[in-house]
Amino acid sequence: MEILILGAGSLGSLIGGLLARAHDVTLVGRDPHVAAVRDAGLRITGVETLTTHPAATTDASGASADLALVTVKAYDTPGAADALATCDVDAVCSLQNGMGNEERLAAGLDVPVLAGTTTYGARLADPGHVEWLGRGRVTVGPWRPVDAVARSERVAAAFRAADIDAAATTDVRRRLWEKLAVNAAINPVTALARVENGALTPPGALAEVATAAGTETARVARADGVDLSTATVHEAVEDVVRGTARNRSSMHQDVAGGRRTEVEAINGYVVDRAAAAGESVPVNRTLAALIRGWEAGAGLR
Ligand SMILES: NC(=O)C1=CN([C@@H]2O[C@H](COP(=O)(O)OP(=O)(O)OC[C@H]3O[C@@H](n4cnc5c(N)ncnc54)[C@H](O)[C@@H]3O)[C@@H](O)[C@H]2O)C=CC1
Ligand SMILES: CC(C)(CO)C(=O)C(=O)O
Repeated sequence: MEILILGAGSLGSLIGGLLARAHDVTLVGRDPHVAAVRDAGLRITGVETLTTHPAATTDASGASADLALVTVKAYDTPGAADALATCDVDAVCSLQNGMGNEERLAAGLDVPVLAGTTTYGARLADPGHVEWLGRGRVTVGPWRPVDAVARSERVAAAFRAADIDAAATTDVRRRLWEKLAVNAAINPVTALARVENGALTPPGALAEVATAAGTETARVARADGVDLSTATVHEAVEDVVRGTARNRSSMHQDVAGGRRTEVEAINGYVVDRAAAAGESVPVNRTLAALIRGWEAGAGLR
């Protein structure tokens, strides 16, 4: 299969580098990382140590592929959609966190759109070198009924052919909302408190704030027509807090690094959907305001 990775940063480089074991992969990213990969290949360390040799470019225009995986930060999805509009791809699949990415891709492209979640962990350590922080799973499904379940099966099979644990699902929206609830609960609380994920282990005030944000998100999901129980969200948050206890969430890493966060696609999305549904989400509203205030103070918005 010919696969384009649109956004070869941390996650895209890891997934693309692993997929290159079984497929024709082209990383689309930025220099100096792209130049380093072109020069010496992509070095993967951590869970496994290997070097693979995907193609790499800073310009996707005119590229053709069976599948494009979108792995840019949520705020860069419009630019990624514009770049993909110049390409000839048979399907697009987002592996991003946050919500709204699939809508933006579907609005800008006339190809089937798949949605994916992943619990793989990655960090771009140096140009040409990505750290594989944690083995996980990829779940993919059709974003709209027209996007065809069979295609999701083919994409999941392509991941498995490269020894990536992957499965197709028909309820990807519920899975996206469940991941959103986990991110809405963990990311802003750990970023603002500057703590590792494990600091949200109950009992404690931080755990209570995270739980409240997750509870609100589950309620908004149900108002959006998604069958997501509060108990399921609480269990998912506790599982992730336990399983990634020593990790810093991506939002914590962004704040610590002085970088823009994905708050608009996470807590901001919950606030927006709540307003549309007439639901009150004071904890998500407060967390979003605090992160936005930090971004504004840092000159990032
Ligand atoms: N890093 C991780 O372990 C995980 C990340 N995610 C999600 O995956 C997404 C990506 O996250 P990361 O890889 O950590 O971010 P990142 O910032 O490391 O990588 C994104 C890359 O895309 C590039 N980019 C942006 N627009 C582009 C364009 N138009 N053309 C080419 N390159 C472009 C950026 O320069 C950057 O290098 C986010 O939504 C994140 O929440 C989800 C699970 C795990
Ligand atoms: C699941 C979690 C919270 C793990 O850190 C994550 O996805 C992130 O950091 O964005």
